[in-house]
Amino acid sequence: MNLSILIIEDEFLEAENLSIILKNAGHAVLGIAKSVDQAIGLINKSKPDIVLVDIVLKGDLNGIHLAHILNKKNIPFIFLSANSNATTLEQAIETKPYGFLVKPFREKELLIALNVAVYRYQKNIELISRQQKWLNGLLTSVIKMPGSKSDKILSLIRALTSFLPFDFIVIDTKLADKSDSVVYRYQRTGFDAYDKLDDKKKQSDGELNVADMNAARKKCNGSSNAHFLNGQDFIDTCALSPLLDKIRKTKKFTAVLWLPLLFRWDVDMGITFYRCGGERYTQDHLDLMVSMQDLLADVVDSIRKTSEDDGASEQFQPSKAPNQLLSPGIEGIIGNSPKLIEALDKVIQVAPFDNTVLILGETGVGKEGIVKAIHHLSPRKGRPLVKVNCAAIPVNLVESELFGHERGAFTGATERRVGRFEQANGGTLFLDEIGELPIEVQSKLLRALQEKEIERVGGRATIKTDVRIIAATNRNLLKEIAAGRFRMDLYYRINVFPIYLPPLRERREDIPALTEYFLQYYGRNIRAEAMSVSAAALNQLEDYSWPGNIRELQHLIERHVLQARSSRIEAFEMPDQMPGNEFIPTIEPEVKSYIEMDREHIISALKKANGKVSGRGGAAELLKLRPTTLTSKMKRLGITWPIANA
Ligand SMILES: Nc1ncnc2c1ncn2[C@@H]1O[C@H](COP(=O)(O)OP(=O)(O)OP(=O)(O)O)[C@@H](O)[C@H]1O
Repeated sequence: MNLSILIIEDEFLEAENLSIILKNAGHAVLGIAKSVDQAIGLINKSKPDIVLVDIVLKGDLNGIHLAHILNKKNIPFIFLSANSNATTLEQAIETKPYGFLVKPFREKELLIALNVAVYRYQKNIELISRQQKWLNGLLTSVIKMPGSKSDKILSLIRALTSFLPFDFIVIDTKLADKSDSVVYRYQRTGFDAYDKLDDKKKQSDGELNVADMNAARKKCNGSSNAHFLNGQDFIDTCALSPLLDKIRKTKKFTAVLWLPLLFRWDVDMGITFYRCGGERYTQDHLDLMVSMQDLLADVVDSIRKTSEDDGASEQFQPSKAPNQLLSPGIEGIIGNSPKLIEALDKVIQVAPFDNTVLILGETGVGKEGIVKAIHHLSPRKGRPLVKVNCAAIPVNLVESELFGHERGAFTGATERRVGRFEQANGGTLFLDEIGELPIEVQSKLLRALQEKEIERVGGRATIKTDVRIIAATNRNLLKEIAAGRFRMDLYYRINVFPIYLPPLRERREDIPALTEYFLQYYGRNIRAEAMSVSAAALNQLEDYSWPGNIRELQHLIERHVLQARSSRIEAFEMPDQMPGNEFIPTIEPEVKSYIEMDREHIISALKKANGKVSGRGGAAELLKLRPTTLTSKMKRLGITWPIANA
């Protein structure tokens, strides 16, 4: 694919070098800008397919400022950086770059990063457009649905929840200070549970009442344009008004997204979304909501016109067993912690579409349950869900397991065998423990994902496949890449939509509900009686670190139900606390691993050059770097002689 690329780099030689590499690879270089101002000028002349941005630039504005502008213009970018300052890197990651290269990088790495960034960008655009269509359908059905005001509001809130994270939502059916202005406020209290805040009641969490909330909201939403504020920006804006500041602190709000709605010029309406921690609002969230502005205005107007339902419940709460989730397909996933809810929201967002999903998390956190939920909530639910445990298949058989083999393909292949890809045709293929897949098979898997076709081992014919891939791993794949055990291009192909499931020790709020669930389950199945636990026993469970996560909790309860002398467990026999099998999620701190990779790359060049930095055959020559650049880089990365010679 030939791309039009813009380079933002203030080091002349580095920029020229990049330009030559890109042109040699068949890409068009639209220009080289040394500053953010120059970059904006060039972007306004012609829109590039992708921008390579150095983070540190001469002048007041740096690459991170430019990244925010590129996000608004919907132009993908890759950061190039030699700067390992933690704060800068954190800010850079928050702009959601499509790639990150730490200088010096190899030509091949640059070209792969470009390829992957464009692929991810296209997939993102596809997902957003599918989500728009889907949301459009949901909102249209809210307008058409019969029922009360509360039913309509619940349906609207449910539809929005799947696409935009929020902990608190305010729907204004009239913004102007008119007497019949009606405002609906709901606090999200669970995956599918919302509490309505009553206009007449004082709030239980302080002296804040609805009038306070209204006054503050008007200040916060001052602008008539849709916008969002996260983190420090949100704190700074709230600090301008003592009331706003108090509300932010009392309600623990961390971000806001405001969407004004205009309807036939005479009614001003709006929706405000608030977050209390968790994921931040992004330009993608705002773009999606803005694209729905007109339709949302129709929905809110239809709510305004629907008659009030007297005595309607103030809570939208699933009526099943406590903490049992209502959504079909998600049943059986127990818990109400914000971190689990965030993961489940992602499931709902991605399930209906064919996107590849990567599920990350320690062993026993419930990754397989998430895979099943995605499959059952997708249009492929009537088709097979085929699981391959990449860690459990002997290395020499993985290829034939995945792609099948022809008769006589190898010793022992006495029959033709259909592989998992073909078995999953029309359905979902779950590649569990993908981090364990032998590197030789990874390139074949990559091809199968890219071309959507496979070849059986020993066969010549290519076979078209139609499978949705969901992969899971409890390994840190970036570490695997750094160690040369996992292909970077495959990682980016599967890491299009990551879902991170946090370990149980980070969502201890879920322990009572999980305990109750397993007690009921094993009580019924093993002893045919209802089981319970004492408060002290529950405390034991809440205090433990759970290195084996939910699986470990499940097994512990099963064992105690089996051994219990009565229907009440007074105390658990707990395992000794062991250091956890710490899993570093591979979604956010990618940069650190790039730095690690970079470090290893330099060390391996130094080893190859027998520790020689400059001159013929030296590491600088191998890395195509100036010796002075290499030495300063080594200093920054903390590479010293003994390590280099190790
Ligand atoms: N939220 C939950 N509610 C109820 N049961 C759960 C939940 N999460 C996990 N479990 C149970 O815990 C056990 C382990 O879950 P699962 O096999 O999905 O974990 P995993 O992350 O895929 O582990 P591994 O990486 O070892 O394959 C299963 O029996 C599953 O039913």
